[in-house]
Amino acid sequence: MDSSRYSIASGLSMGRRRHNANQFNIMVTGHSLSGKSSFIRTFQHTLNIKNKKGKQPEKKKIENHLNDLKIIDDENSSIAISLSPEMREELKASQEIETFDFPPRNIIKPVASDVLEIIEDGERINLRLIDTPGLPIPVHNISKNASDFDPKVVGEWCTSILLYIENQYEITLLEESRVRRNRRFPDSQVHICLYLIDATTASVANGLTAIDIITIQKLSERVNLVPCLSKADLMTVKQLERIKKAIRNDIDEHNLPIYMFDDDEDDDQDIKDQNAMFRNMIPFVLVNAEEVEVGDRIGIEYIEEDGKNILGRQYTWGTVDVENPEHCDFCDVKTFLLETHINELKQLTKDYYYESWRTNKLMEVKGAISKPVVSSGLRQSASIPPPNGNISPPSSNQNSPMVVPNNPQQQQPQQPIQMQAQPLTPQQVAMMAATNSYQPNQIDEQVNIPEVIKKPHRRTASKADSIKSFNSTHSKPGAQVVREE
Ligand SMILES: Nc1nc2c(ncn2[C@@H]2O[C@H](COP(=O)(O)OP(=O)(O)OP(=O)(O)O)[C@@H](O)[C@H]2O)c(=O)[nH]1
Repeated sequence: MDSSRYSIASGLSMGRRRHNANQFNIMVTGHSLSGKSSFIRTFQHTLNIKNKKGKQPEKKKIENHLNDLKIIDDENSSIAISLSPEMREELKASQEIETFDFPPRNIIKPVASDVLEIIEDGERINLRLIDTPGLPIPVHNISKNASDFDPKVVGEWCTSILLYIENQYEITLLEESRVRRNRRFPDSQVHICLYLIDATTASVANGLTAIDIITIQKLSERVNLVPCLSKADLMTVKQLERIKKAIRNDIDEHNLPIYMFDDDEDDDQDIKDQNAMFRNMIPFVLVNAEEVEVGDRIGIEYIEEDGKNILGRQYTWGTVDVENPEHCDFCDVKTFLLETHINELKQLTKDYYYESWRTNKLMEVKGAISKPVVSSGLRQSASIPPPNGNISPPSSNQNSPMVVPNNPQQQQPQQPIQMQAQPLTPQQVAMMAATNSYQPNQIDEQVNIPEVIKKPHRRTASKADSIKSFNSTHSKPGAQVVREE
């Protein structure tokens, strides 16, 4: 690739975050028909791929690891319903847990791509790009008022994405609980989720729709999430500026805990500048390359212009060049994903999102032990809306949307198992830790919180402040097109 096409960010100092990048998993999700698959194909075209055909994901061979383990495995994703030997021992094969019905089966599974072996800037990365089904946003209800969207559809969609993410944590937990761990066990956790918002939809809604607010809130509890504005070529510069500002206001107003490119205390000025630049670009503006159908496959065709091959989209009045930083933020997204922030994203996933999930999970199990309740069998994960559940409309400054059942009469069986101590949400634990107000003794009588969560977490401590510090000035005017004279 022409070196001049690298984004500004790639030229900055980035020594701190460049070690041990090996397996990296990117999920692309968001609005239906927002260009998720096109983004993945465009992205792949800009990579230096070593295994052109893609390496097939390893078939899981863990069915017989524990007697109480059920695996639903298909070629794209693995779902582990597991109890570690320790949990199992403590539970003494409790009947309630035998009937543990997680996850629900009637959900769509995200489509995981092959593992790509790539070399980016001298680093070898095993990259998995995970495509997902689109979030159906009804065209007649593109608004901020969440009164009449179909909560069942949104609930199921959210559930399916969260299940994929949490299943990867289950798989990690299972591996960690083995007596002899496989040091080469592939890391399947989702390290980053790009949430694509269709620019036209955002323009009509003047920012995020009610559905976006709910789904971003839910997904951000479990994964680093970065919002992106897709199909930006359909907008004028002024429209883009207006939409970006509106989305940033919505993120601020609803306190959406997205990934904010926070600084470390020991970051040098270059890295702080770079973080500030990325922060000011949120939501990232994307345009994908135009695609052609070749037989039963979809491919990307380069546009020839001035003797150069361009990945882009051609119009009667000019060409949008995907890799031109003046046209869209594609190169900057690629830079932070594969160069500058790869290790930080992996670290946060492991130290914060996985640990928070694991803590909740252990507290659920401990709670079940300390006060077993004979339920009707359905046991719902605290963070996942029921598959046929309803989701309450978002309101300003609420931390998390409430999940309420469709039919109040069904409320009783849908309730999570009662516990002596209500499990804290990851946000609560992290915020308490950050403000040193966390008192392990409050709940440790019943539950042992893993050590890592007790420590103050720098990211969550500054997250809310960072969102508040959004300013409306952007470093770039957004996507512009090249007008041919
Ligand atoms: N104008 C424009 N159209 C795009 C862009 N990216 C994709 N498209 C078109 O949008 C349509 C949907 O693209 P997909 O990549 O299939 O979208 P998707 O989000 O994967 O779709 P679902 O998975 O069905 O939700 C196709 O006709 C693409 O050619 C873009 O950047 N600009």
